[in-house]
Formats: sequence, structure tokens, C-alpha cells
Amino acid sequence: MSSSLKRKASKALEAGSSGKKLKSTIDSFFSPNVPLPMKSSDDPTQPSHAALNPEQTRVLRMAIDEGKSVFFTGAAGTGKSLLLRAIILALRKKYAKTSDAISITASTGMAASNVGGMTIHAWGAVTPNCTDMTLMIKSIRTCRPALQRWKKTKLHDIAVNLRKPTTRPFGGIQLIVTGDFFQLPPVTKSNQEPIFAFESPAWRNTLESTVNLTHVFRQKDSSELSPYSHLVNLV
Ligand SMILES: Nc1ncnc2c1ncn2[C@@H]1O[C@H](COP(=O)(O)OP(=O)(O)OP(=O)(O)O)[C@@H](O)[C@H]1O
Repeated sequence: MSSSLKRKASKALEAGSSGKKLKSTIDSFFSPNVPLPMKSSDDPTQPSHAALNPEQTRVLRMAIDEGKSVFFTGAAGTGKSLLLRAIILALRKKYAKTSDAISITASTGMAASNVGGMTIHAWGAVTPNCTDMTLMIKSIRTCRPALQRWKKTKLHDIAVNLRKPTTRPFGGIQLIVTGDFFQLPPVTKSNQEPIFAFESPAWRNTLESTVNLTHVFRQKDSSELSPYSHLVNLV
């Protein structure tokens, strides 16, 4: 990654670290024990669950106990995916009676299948890079499952109806966002300068807290590591 992209990526952290102190909350009633993904090669003597560390638990509490919109990031192997799975499990318990309350999306098919979700474009029946509002609304209206999802997440009024505009970003729904801008900068055409999600005013207005996970769990001799994985954290 070039140094200018690296500088841009670190702005996500600066923008989000407002210095607000986290209020102490009652202990989460959700277990911070998360099932580890099972592989056929797994040693049966290895633990099946992992306990979240303090920085992961802090994010879990912000998301579940405080209902905050959070962005958490961190280098490769800092447990972002595991924490996301913990948050999804806890949210499913919290909203057990309203199964449609949670939508799990990612920007690519591979990332979506890793967390049991779908691409954001499939979720909303929108075409990537489409900026034509009329076309987008037509596409949403003609895809019944997507229209239902827009309605259930209260995004319907702001994007489809437009008669009742809301001042709250994303209609006021809670957003849990994760990723590492250092590992994966936005895809651009030819020599176009990439535009990061955190450069949007909507990012600042929506995400109340940004947390940088610092503890690297992935071991040097781990079978998860490709011969080049260690390079990711050096760049
Ligand atoms: N609290 C924890 N206790 C024990 N192991 C953990 C914990 N959190 C994560 N791990 C383990 O560390 C490894 C890396 O975790 P994970 O894949 O979630 O990291 P990541 O930040 O998503 O990595 P990447 O950015 O490379 O996708 C995994 O084997 C995971 O099971």
C-alpha cells in the first residue's frame, strides 16, 4: 500500500477517536465466549470456544449494552472476524423475537459468506456505482425481498418513499462496521484516486465510536498463515 493511502487509512482512526470516555455499564448478560470455526483438520483437543479479551469485550458492550453504532478495526489477526461473530450472536439473542431486526452484509461475496450474510448490493437490490436515484428506486421496488428488507430496517422512508425524509443518518438504525483499510483499500478504475468510506460525512455522522484492536492473536506458526501473511502487518 502506498504511503499516501496509508496516511488516508489512518485518518479513519483519527476521525473516530473523539476521546469520549466509555461510560461504565452493567456487565453484559451475553456470554463473551465465541465458538471457534471448526475445520476438518482441527485437533479435537483444541478449545472449541474463545473468550473475548478486554478490548473485544469493550466493543461487544458498546454494541449490545449501549446500542451504539461502532466501527472496529485492527491489523490482520487481531480478532475482528471473531468479534463480529460474537456481536452477531449477541444481537440475535437480544432481538430473538424480531428475527428481521438484523441484516448482515459485506462488500464482497467472499466476505459476506464468511459472516453468513449477503453482499450489500444483493441485500438492497442496488447496482454497484449506480448514482441514478430513479433507476435505483425502480430496481428496489421491483425486487420484492429487497423491498421488504428496506421496509423492515426503516430505510424505506428515506430511500424509496422520500416523502418523509429523516434527519437521522441511515434512518437511525444501529450500524456495526468492521474491516481494515490498511489491508484492503477501495477498488478503483485505472489511476483514479480511491475514496475511502470514512471520507463521507455520513461516516462521521453515523458511527459514534471507533476502536482499534491491538492484540494480535494469530500465531506465527499458525496453519492459518499463508507464506506472505506476516507481510500484511509489516506494510
Ligand atoms: N479472544 C480470542 N481468544 C483466542 N483466540 C482468538 C481471539 N480472538 C481471535 N482469536 C483467533 O485469532 C485468529 C485471528 O482472528 P480473526 O480471524 O478474527 O482476526 P481478523 O482480525 O479478522 O484477521 P484478518 O484481518 O486477517 O481477517 C483466529 O484463529 C481466531 O480464532
